[in-house]
Amino acid sequence: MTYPLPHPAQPLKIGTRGSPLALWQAHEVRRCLMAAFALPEDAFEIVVIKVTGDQILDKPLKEIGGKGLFTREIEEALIDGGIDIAVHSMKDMPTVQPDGLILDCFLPREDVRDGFVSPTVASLADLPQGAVVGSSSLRRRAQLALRRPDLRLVEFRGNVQTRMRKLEDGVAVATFLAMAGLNRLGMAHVARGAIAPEEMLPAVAQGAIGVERRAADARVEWMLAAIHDGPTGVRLAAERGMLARLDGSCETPIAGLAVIEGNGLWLRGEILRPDGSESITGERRGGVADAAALGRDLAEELLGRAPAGFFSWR
Ligand SMILES: NCc1[nH]cc(CCC(=O)O)c1CC(=O)O
Repeated sequence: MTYPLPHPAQPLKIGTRGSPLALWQAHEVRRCLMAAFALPEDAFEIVVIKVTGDQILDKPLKEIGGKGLFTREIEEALIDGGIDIAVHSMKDMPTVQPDGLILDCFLPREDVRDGFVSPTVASLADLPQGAVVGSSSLRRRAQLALRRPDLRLVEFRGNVQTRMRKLEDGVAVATFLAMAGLNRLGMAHVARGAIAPEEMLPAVAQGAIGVERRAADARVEWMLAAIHDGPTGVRLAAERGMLARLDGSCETPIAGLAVIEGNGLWLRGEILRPDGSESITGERRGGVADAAALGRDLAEELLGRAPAGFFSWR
């Protein structure tokens, strides 16, 4: 089955947030579709949508609350037909989509690791006793507090430029940013180095771009199938299968990473108390065909090993 392709008079509308990274990702999806279907740039229109999470910058995310802080308005536009596809950082996506929407197209995954960013300190291990570190990520804060209880953590929000300025102003001596975002923006040099997953297990789906569509739009389904990366899909199925069973949200300190080894899948997971006083880790190996089940299975194990009261968010 083939369908009429978009053209300049009737462009395919690509919805995105307005941050530099989000815009880069939307342009990347356009580049992939242009290449797959030999289409000109103006067969696509990039539509920037304002989202709640980007408009409130003075509060920690967990205080603004609610799932889908960075996605709600974009998904509404997709349902209403104001846009035809929506581009997301998969790390920020809930495991369940609204009725009528499907999220099953992923571009090849970037570097999954966190980057260590500091104007003065060479690496995580070189942070002096009691150093002030900035992060607004509950996961990174909990992982740091666990390994380095001496460090002082301060909230750090905003885009890369804002965070770099805060470091220069001495608000903190170091912070963490996903290598994926830095690489995409050509800013890898601001990181002193990437942190091995053994030292800081990344967020579920870190480094992956997803494209969401209307379930009823068969033409878009057909077009997105041409740019979907299978291995990334399998890895995310395992990680997000775990996340779904853990009832995770962006308020939850959960880490997870699946890698493909030969024709198998290796999944690692970690759940933490938000104050970093305890962490439970586990791993599973299995076939790529049962990726989501592997994730759910690991989640069951972690849940079973968590003492009463571990889940402060429940
Ligand atoms: N929560 C914000 C967010 N969502 C995705 C990325 C980075 C890019 C990615 O992981 O794909 C970031 C910023 C960061 O953690 O440094």
